[in-house]
Amino acid sequence: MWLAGLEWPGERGLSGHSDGDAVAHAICDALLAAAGLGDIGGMFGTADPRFSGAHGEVFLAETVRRLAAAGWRVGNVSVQVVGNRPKLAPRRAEAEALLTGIVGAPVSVAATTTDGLGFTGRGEGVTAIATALIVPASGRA
Ligand SMILES: Nc1ccn([C@@H]2O[C@H](COP(=O)(O)O)[C@@H](O)[C@H]2O)c(=O)n1
Ligand SMILES: C[C@@]1(CO)OP(=O)(O)OP(=O)(O)OC[C@H]1O
Repeated sequence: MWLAGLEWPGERGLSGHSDGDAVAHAICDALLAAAGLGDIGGMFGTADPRFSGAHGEVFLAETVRRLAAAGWRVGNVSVQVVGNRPKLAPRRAEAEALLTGIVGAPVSVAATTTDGLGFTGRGEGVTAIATALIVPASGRA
């Protein structure tokens, strides 16, 4: 499994055209939507073989670049993982440091189980929900 930019040995990977990193993808969606630039599915389509198996940092770095080209910079990002596994807390600092480095602004990572409820509670998948603050880059009208 790849999640939050990290590999999780022994965890069943999430399905996807890319590496399935739902945390990285949620951050991209939050940033792109905040800037009015659409979403990750519209920007990096599954029809493009360059993104087959691609890691989250590929999408994050290009998303930040697209925001900058549109006159935005990232203030900070918060992302919440909903699911039983993997247990994020032991690697929270590692994930935050990695994502912060890629995004170029503070990224915080929270996690919660659903106390056994729903598809995440049954261990069938993971949900990631991100919120992003973006600010006009200097010189932007
Ligand atoms: N995948 C997860 C889910 C939760 N945690 C941490 O466990 C603590 C308790 O979670 P609740 O379900 O009671 O919200 C919490 O501090 C989470 O950070 C985790 O590490 N990984
Ligand atoms: C990342 C992309 C492209 O490889 O594919 P997936 O890995 O399937 O991820 P998802 O968030 O479902 O959709 C966005 C796609 O553009």
